[in-house]
Amino acid sequence: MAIERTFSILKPDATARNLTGAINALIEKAGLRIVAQKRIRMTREQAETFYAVHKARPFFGELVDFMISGPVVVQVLEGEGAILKYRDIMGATDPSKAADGTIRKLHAKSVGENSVHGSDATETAAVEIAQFFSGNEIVG
Ligand SMILES: Nc1ncnc2c1ncn2[C@@H]1O[C@H](COP(=O)(O)OP(=O)(O)OP(=O)(O)O)[C@@H](O)[C@H]1O
Repeated sequence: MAIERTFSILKPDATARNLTGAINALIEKAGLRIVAQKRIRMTREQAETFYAVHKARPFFGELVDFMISGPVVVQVLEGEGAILKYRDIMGATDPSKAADGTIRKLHAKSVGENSVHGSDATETAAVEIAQFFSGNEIVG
C-alpha cells in the first residue's frame, strides 16, 4: 500500500483532559508518524470552513461551538494507508459503538465530544492539511 498523509485533530475534550500524549502513543503504536503538529485555538471561521460539509446538519452549531471551546492539536500523520489506518484506530464516531482498543472507545465522552478527527479520503486529506499547514511545516 502507498505511503499517504492524513489530517488529524485532537479535539478540545482531549486537550482538556491532558490526553495528547496518550492519543499520540496510540497513533505511533499503530505505525503512523506524526510529521507535523501544532496546538492552536481554532477561530469560529476556521471551524465553520472545516466542517462546511455539515452545515445543514442539526448539530452544526453545537459542533462549531465545541471545536472552538478550547485548544486543539492539529496534526499530519504519515504512513502506509494512513487514511484508513487512522480511521480504524479512531473507532466509530459514537464511542458506544466503537471497537475495543480504539481511541474513541478508550477516551471519547460522547458522539459530539469524540476526542479525534481523521480525514475520510485522499482529496479531503489534502484540503484539510492545506487549511492548517504550509508545506515547510511538514517534515517527513
Ligand atoms: N449526532 C451528533 N451530535 C453531535 N455531534 C455530532 C453528531 N454526529 C456527528 N457529530 C460531530 O460531527 C463530527 C463529524 O461527523 P461525521 O459524521 O463526519 O463523523 P466522523 O467522520 O466520524 O468524524 P470526523 O469528521 O470528526 O472525523 C463528529 O466527529 C462529531 O464530533
